[in-house]
Amino acid sequence: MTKRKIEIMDTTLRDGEQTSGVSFSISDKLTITQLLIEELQVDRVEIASARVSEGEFEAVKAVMEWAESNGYTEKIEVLSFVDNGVSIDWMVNAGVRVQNLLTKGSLNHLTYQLKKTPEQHFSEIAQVIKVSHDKNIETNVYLEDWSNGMRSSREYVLQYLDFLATQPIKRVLLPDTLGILTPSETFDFISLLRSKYPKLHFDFHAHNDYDLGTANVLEAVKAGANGLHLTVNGMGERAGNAPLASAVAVINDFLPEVEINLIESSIYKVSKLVETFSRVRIPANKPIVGDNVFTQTAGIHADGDNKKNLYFNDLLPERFGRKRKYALGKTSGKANIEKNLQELGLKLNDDDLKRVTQRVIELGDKKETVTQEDLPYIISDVLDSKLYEEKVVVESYVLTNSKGLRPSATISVCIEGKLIETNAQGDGQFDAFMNALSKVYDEKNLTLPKLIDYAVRIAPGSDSDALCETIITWETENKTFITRGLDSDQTVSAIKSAQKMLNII
Ligand SMILES: CC(C)C(=O)C(=O)O
Repeated sequence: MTKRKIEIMDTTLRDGEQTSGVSFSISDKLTITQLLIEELQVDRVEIASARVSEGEFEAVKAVMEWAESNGYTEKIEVLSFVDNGVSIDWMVNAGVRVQNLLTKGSLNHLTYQLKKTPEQHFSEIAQVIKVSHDKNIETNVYLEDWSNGMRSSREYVLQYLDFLATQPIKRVLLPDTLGILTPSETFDFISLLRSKYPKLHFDFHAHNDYDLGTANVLEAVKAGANGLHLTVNGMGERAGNAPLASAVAVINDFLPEVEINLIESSIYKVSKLVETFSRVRIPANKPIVGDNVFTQTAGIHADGDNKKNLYFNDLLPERFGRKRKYALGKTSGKANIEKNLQELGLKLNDDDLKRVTQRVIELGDKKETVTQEDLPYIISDVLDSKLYEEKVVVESYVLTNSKGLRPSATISVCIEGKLIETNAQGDGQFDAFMNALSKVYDEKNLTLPKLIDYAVRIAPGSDSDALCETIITWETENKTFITRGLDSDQTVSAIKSAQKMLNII
C-alpha cells in the first residue's frame, strides 16, 4: 500500500513562544531548530513572527545563516503580516525564504478588527503575494479564526479560498485559533474543503482549549489534511497547541495509511531540551514525555507484567527513548521490588524479599519517596538488622536546637526490659543524644565505645527527599566496628546507627 505523506510543521518557536512567560534566546532558537530538523526530522519549522523585535531579527538571521549553509532554507518559516511591505523588507534583510502570511479567516475578524471588505482584503493580500514572489519569498497563507469562519461565515471562507486558488501560493494554513472545534466538526470542515479544493494543500493548526487538540489533529488527517502544526510539549498561546509527541503517536498507531518523517526515539530528548530552555515544566502525567507516564505503581501491574506483559499497550517507552519503571512505595508489591532488583542485577531469597517489601511499604506510608537508587541501601539496612538482637531499644527522644542555647536531648532507653530516662547537652543534636546515652551507661558502670568516624551519604541520583545512610565507626579497647542507620532524616539515621552499636557491645 502506498502511504499518504503528511507534513509536520513545528511551531514551538513561534506559537510555542506565545506561552505566557516564555522567551527563547538567539542560541535557544538556533539549537532547537537544529534539533527539530536534523534529529527529529520535522519537515518545516516556524521560528518567529516578523517585526517583533531587534532580538527576534538577530535570531532569525542566525537561523537563516545556518539553514543557508546546510540546504534547509525552504524548511524555515516566519509568520508575517499584511502591512504594506514592512514584513517583507524585514524578512528579506533576515534572509527568510518562506512566509506564513497572517490573514483573516472569518468575516467577524475582518469586519471588526480590520474594518475592511473582503474585496479590499483580497486585493492587499494579492499585492503582498506578488511583491514577496518578486523578492524570492514563497507564501503560505494563514486564515486566522478559520474555525469560527466555517461556523458563522462559511460563504466568506469559500469566497476567500476561491480567490486563494488563483494565487501563486504553496499552502493554506487552517487554524482553530480559539481551540473551539469538536473532532466531528474538524472532520466535516476539512472534508468539505478537501472535496471542493482538491489541488490546494491544507495544513491544520489545532489549539488545545478543550483538551481536544490531539483528537482534532487525528480527525483532520483522516479528512485529508496535508499537514499539521504541532509544538513540543504542547506549548502555545493559552492552553497551547496540539502536542507533537501525542500527535505523532496517534498518527503512527491509528492511521496505518499515513506516513510521517518524524523519528519517535528523538522525541523525549527534544522535549527535555525545550523544557530546559523554556523553563516550562512538563506535567508528570503528560502523555509520552511526562515523568510518570511509563511508571507502573500498583503491585498488581508489576505482577501482570512479570507473567505476560499484561499491563503493556502499544505505547512502549523504548519507542520514545524512555524506559518503563516500577514505582516503590506503599502500593508496591513484591513484584515491583523484584522488577527493580532485576534492573540492579540483584536477587533476594523469599524471606528477605518480604522484609524489604515490608520496609518499602512502611517508608511509603510515611509519604517518603523511595527510588530505585535507594533500594541497595534499604536492602543492606534490612539484612543488617537481622544480625542484631534488640536487647537495647531507644524508645523515645526529644532533641532541641535553638538560637543562643546549646542543643539538648532527652532520651528514654529500654535496656533488657528496664526503662531509663535522662537528658544532656552537646555540640549538636546527635552529640547531645550520645552524651545522654553515656549518662545512662555511666550509671550502670559501663563504657560506651568511642566514635572515631562518622560519614553520611545519600544514594547517587536521589532527589532532596532521599534516604540517607549514616555510617559510624566505633572503637572499644579490643575492637573497631561499623554500624549503619538509614532514614530520610539525617539525625534519625545516626541514632539508628547508634542503636545498632548498643546491641553489639
Ligand atoms: C497567529 C495565528 C496564525 C495562530 O496561531 C492561530 O490563529 O492559532
